Amino acid sequence: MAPNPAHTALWPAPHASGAVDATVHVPGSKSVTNRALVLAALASEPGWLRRPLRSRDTLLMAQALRAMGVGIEEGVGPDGTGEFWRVIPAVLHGPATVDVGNAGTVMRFLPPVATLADGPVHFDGDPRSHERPLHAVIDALRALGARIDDDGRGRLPMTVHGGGALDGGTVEIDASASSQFVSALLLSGPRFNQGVEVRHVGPSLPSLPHIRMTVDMLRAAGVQVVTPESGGEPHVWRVTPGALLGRDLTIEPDLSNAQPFLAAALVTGGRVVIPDWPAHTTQPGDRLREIFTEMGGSCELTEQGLVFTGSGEIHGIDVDLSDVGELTPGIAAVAALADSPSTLRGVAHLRLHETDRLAALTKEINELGGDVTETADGLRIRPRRLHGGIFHTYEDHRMATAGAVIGLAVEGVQIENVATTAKTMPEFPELWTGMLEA
Ligand SMILES: O=C(O)C1=C[C@@H](OP(=O)(O)O)[C@@H](O)[C@H](O)C1
Ligand SMILES: C=C(OP(=O)(O)O)C(=O)O
Repeated sequence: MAPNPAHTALWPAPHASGAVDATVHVPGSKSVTNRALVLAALASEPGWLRRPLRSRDTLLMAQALRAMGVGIEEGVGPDGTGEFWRVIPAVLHGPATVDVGNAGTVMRFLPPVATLADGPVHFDGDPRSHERPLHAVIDALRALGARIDDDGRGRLPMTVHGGGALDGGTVEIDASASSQFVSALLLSGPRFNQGVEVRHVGPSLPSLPHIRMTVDMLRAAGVQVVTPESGGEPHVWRVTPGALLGRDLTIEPDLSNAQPFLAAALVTGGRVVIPDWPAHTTQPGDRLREIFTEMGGSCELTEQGLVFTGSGEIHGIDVDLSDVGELTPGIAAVAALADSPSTLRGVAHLRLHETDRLAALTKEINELGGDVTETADGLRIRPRRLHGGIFHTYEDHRMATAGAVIGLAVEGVQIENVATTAKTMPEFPELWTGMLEA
């Protein structure tokens, strides 16, 4: 097959001629938008998502829910309230086909929803989706009463033969490969006849803030959830069966997608303001305030938003990123430009993300002259003088934004397939050049 020309196109990453000074309006959170869509689709009354993220991952989620019968109307609200989606729940049905693309949230969150549909729901996606683990969700759903045909490896493609309802109950899973396995079962749990109790039995559990996000959003929809933090047993989450309320929810900006812009302030010794940064959030990107401060910046939450200022110095860091793994590519990019070495730990599961991110970051930074080594659970980065060259992105949006950060400081970096940022931030190239021209 001929390569897709968009995938081999090269984008000259802009080099910063001085300190950036810009306000960047970051689009809505992928993780919040896709949870909100699922919860609204399962609710007993219509709901609203305001300022939803419109990107490949969220449009695939909306398209899949529509295929199972859910109504999703799009519109623009009055003055300044931005776009909205009105979600009208329906009795879910097959036959339906779900294209998951390479969206972990779609491939993990929707099979439990499909068990509630009446009829077969077929799941498939990008070649990489065939490699990303799904076995824990498939095995759990089978244990809870579902009928699923897969290829025997516990991966896509597969068909969920929805029976219109699922027994539910207690299930043990190993979620060490992805927190999304837990979130997936909890999100549909209130609609299972007996609810669900998920008992994680694996050696580690990444991305805990994302599980808290799931729990918070379930509670906001009126669902009772017992968690390890709220009097439950360690590593056990219990969701009581019951109706979900329709909500009117304004989606927060995606703080993980704010990362490259904050990094730009750090790398150029400039200043970037991100409006609407939430004062309280479960988004892992909020940890950037602390991590990028340790790496040399400073920040303040003001009425204008988060004001992040670089000092002109960039320091290395030794940090456990297991809670916030999706921040790793952007932190690695900054670390490669720092004045001292860094060790990024706790992120072995990144080998199962959009691409093997540990291998990809090591190879691409080293090809620009860097000195990165993979460890069992992360990266060791010793800064060196970098030079220009092609930064390959492996259809990973966060590789593309990480390459752009390096390009600010290193002349002649070309990003392959910058369009891959459409997974979560289609407007990235325009926002990036806009930031530099401000
Ligand atoms: O639930 C979510 O919205 C996510 C959970 C995390 O997945 P893993 O636990 O697989 O890292 C994160 O990396 C991903 O970007 C989004
Ligand atoms: C890991 C990520 O995505 P996904 O939701 O596809 O797992 C990510 O966005 O960094």
